[in-house]
Amino acid sequence: MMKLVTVAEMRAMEAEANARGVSYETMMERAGLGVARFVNENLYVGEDEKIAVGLVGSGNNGGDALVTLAALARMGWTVRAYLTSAPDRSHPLIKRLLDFDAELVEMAQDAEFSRLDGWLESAAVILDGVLGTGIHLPLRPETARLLGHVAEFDPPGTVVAVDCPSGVDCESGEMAEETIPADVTLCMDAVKVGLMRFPAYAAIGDLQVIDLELPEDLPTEQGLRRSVADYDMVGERLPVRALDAHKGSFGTVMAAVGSIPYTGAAYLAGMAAYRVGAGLVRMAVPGPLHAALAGKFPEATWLLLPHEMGVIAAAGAELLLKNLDRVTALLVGPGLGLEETTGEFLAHLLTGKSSKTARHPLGFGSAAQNHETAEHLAALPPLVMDADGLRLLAKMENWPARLPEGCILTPHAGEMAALTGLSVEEIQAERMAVAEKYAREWGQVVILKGALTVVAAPDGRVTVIPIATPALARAGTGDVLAGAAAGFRAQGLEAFDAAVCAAFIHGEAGLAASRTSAEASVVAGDLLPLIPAVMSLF
Ligand SMILES: NC(=O)C1=CN([C@@H]2O[C@H](COP(=O)(O)OP(=O)(O)OC[C@H]3O[C@@H](n4cnc5c(N)ncnc54)[C@H](O)[C@@H]3O)[C@@H](O)[C@H]2O)[C@@H](O)CC1
Ligand SMILES: [K+]
Repeated sequence: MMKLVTVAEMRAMEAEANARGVSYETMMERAGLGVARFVNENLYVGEDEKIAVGLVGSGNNGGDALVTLAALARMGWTVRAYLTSAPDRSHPLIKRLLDFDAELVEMAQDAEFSRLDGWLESAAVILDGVLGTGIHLPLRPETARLLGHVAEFDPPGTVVAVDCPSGVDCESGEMAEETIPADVTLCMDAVKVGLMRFPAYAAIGDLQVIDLELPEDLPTEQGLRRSVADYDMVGERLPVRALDAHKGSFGTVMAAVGSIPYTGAAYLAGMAAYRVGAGLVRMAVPGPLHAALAGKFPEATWLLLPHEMGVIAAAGAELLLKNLDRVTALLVGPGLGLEETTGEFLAHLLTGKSSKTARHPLGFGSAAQNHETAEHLAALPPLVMDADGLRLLAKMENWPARLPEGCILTPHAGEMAALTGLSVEEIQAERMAVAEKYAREWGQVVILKGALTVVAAPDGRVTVIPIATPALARAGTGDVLAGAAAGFRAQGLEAFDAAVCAAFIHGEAGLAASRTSAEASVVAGDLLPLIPAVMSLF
C-alpha cells in the first residue's frame, strides 16, 4: 500500500520527523540513495552504458537529484549534472559530486542546449529533479524552456522523475505543458494527491514510493486515511483458500440482474463473481434470460423471477427474499433497466413489503413499521448495488436510510450525480473528496468508477486505484466490476476490502487486455478470462 498525502501533510510529516531527530538532511540522503538504488537495481543497462544525467533545480528536489547522482557515481555510473542555476562549488552536495569527477553544466552557460543534447543522446537514465512539491505554476520562462526542450528532444534513456515530474502541481494535479513525461516516478515517502489527478497522472509513468524510514508514530501519519492500491495491498486482503475447502467455504452470490434488453450484463456480472473465487453463483433473472444464458453459463444455478416485458417484475421480490438462505452476498443492479415494476421490486426487497400491502412503500411509515423494516434490512445478506439498481434507488425518498449496513455502491460519475444531485463535472473535478464525503454520509462503501477509480469507506479510508485505460471505457465493464465486488464480499471480505480487491483486479485485467490486443478492440467479456491471470500474480 502506498500512502497518499497532501503537500501540507507531507511537510508536516517531515517537520515532525525532523523534530524527532530525523533531520531534513538525513531525509534528503535517504531520498537520493533510494532513487539511486532503484535505478541501479531496476533499470538494466550494460556496464559501459551506465550514464545518468540529472536535471537539477535549485530547491530540495534538486538536492535529492544531487544526492542520487553522487550515490550512482559510487555505484560505478558516469554522472552528469545539468543545473538550472549557478553551482555553489562549496556546497557539500556539489563538492561530493566534484570528488567523483562528475561533469557539471549550468543552463545559463549552454544557451542552445548543445551540451545538454549531447548528454541526453547518450544517457541511459535522465533524472528529472528540477521541481518538486515547492512549485507554484506557471513555470518561469527559463524553466519552461528547459523542460520543454527535453520533452521535445524525447531522450532515448529512461526518464526518472524525482518525487514528481517537474512542472506538475502535486496538490491540484495541474501540469505545465512543458512537463517531461516520466517513465517512472519515484515518490518520496508517499504519493502526493496531485499525482492521482488529471492531467498530472498522464505524465507519471510507473509509480513507486521510496521509503524515507520516517518514525511510524508521527501524529500526521497516524491520521492518514488515504492510500494508493498496489499488489501488496490487495494481496494482503485476498481471501485465504484452505486446502480442505468446499464450495460452501467461498460463499454464495445471488445476482438479481439482467433484463431482455441487457441480457449480457447478467452473464458478465455473474461470471466475474465466479472468476474472483465465489463458491456458487445463483442468477436471479427474468425467466426468458435462462434460455439465452444457460448454455453459455453452465456453472450458474438459476432462480427464474416473474417478469413484465422482459424486466424483473415487482412480484419477483417475494420469491427472491424466500431464496436468500445461504446467500453471503446479494448483487442488485446490472442490466435491470429502469421500469417502474423493477423499482417496486427493489423497494419490496429493501422493505420486505410489497407496494400493495405497505402503506408508505417509498416514504416514512410508523415507528412500528420502521422497526420492522430495520429488522428486515438487518437480515439481508451484504448488498452490492450497481448501475440501474442505483438509479432506481436514487428515485426513492430518503434512500440512504433504506439500505442495510455494509453495502457496496458502485456508481460511475453519472450514477453518482443521480445519487447526490451534483453535476458530473462537479464530481469529476473532486473525485476523491466526493467519494470520501458521501461514503461517510451514507455510511456505505462507495466505488466511484472511472479513470482512477476511488474506493471510500464510511470510516474515512480512501484508496485510489492507480489505473486509467480507455480499454475499460466500454459497455459492460462495470458489470464485471460489480460481479467481482459481490464475489469477494460473498467470500467474507469486509465491504471496503472487497471493493478494493475488485476494483484493482478489474483494472489490472483491463490493462492486461490492452497489452494483448488493440485497446480499441477490448470488450468487457475479454476481462473475464484475464481475471484468473491477474489473480495468479498475487
Ligand atoms: N522538505 C524536505 O525536507 C524533503 C524534501 N524532499 C524533496 O524536496 C522537494 C521539495 O523541495 P522544495 O520545497 O525546496 O521545493 P522544490 O525543490 O520543489 O522547488 C523549489 C524551487 O523551485 C523554484 N520554483 C518554484 N516555482 C517555480 C516556477 N513556477 N517556475 C520555476 N521555478 C520555480 C523555487 O524558486 C525553488 O528554487 C520535494 O519534492 C522532495 O523532492 C526530500 O528531499 C525529502 C525531504
Ligand atoms: K521532479
